[in-house]
Amino acid sequence: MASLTELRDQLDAVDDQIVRLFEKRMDLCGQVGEYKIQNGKKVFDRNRENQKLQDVESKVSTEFNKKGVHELYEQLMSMSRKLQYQQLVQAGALGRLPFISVPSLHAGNARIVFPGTEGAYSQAATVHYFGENCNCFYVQTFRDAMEAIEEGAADFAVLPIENSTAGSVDEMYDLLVEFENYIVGETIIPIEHTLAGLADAELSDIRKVYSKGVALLQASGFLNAHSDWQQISVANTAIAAQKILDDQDKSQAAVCSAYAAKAHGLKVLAEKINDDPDNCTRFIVVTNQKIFLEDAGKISICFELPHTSGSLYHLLSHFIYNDLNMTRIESRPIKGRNWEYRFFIDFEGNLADAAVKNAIRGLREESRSLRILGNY
Ligand SMILES: C=C(O[C@@H]1C=C(C(=O)O)C=C[C@H]1O)C(=O)O
Repeated sequence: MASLTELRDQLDAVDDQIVRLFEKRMDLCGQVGEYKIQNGKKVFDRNRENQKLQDVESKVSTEFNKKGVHELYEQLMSMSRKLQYQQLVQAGALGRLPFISVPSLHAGNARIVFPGTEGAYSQAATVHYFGENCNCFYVQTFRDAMEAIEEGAADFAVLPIENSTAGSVDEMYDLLVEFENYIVGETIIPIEHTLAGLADAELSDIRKVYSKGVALLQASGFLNAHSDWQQISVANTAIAAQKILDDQDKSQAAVCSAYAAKAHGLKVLAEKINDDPDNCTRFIVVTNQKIFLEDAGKISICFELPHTSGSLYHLLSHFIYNDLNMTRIESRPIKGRNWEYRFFIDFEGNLADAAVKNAIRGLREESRSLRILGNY
């Protein structure tokens, strides 16, 4: 039997040939890329790739090697596509960017909408982002706020997208797909809940607690210690505070901010009742124009994937190849198509960067229904 050194020498000789052939293959793919640019042909040719996979599989003997050569060729062809997307970007053959870059949001006279009512955390986020004197108003639901933007009743909406304890706000992801609105900013604010009741109520009077579902969850440690309290979910923490004031029933309390309690003349029965003292929520600023700030550094996109093994893995490779740092991935079921998902990805970059254009070009061709949700 040959020694390890001898075997490795033979491997080195085979690898030399593979590497040389790899370079030759990439060079040919580059020439195909030039041809495609000249003739306006798409980079990704799914039929040709499927034929190629069948062909190479038919040329090896064992099942193990069939799988291996399949995977190898998937990678090789994905690399050659990336080379061609790069060529397209370099040749300026990408078409016009559908987003316009702006130096500022011109928010001075803007009308800003937030969901909830006076004292909602969304209002705190609005003031945090646009300043104390901004011209803002509220509507009841997230959908109402998205509609106000789409119809032009407001210029910007401030909406919660993610909480550090409760995770994603699923409804917002679905609304971002449904509406033609775009994210242009984000802001994070601390979320500190209190238990608030009528001015003459005591903790011992409380029987029913109202709040938004996630706020009840965030204060579950405190609330569950009072197992006789009924927990009731309403649209918003500030709406819960409003209800306590309206009902004038001293056995009722709301989980809401100290600001909302004050705004509705309620008494704080317990402070800082959230389980996590660092509880905070990320809010997005949404508008109906396809704009992005010149210095924007984060991009949100979503796309659907064919229901085949490895499809997400292949799409994510566009981030790796273009040296783009992915910061978040989320998936939501696609309505009416059981067990199929839409993926939401946040990554660092600006729509004007070549690497970003490159990645988006590849993602657009290889996924379904790619949408750029915003650069902010
Ligand atoms: C090289 C080409 O571009 C792409 C890459 C392929 C490959 O690497 O073999 C095949 C089809 C295309 O998706 C081509 O069209 O031939």
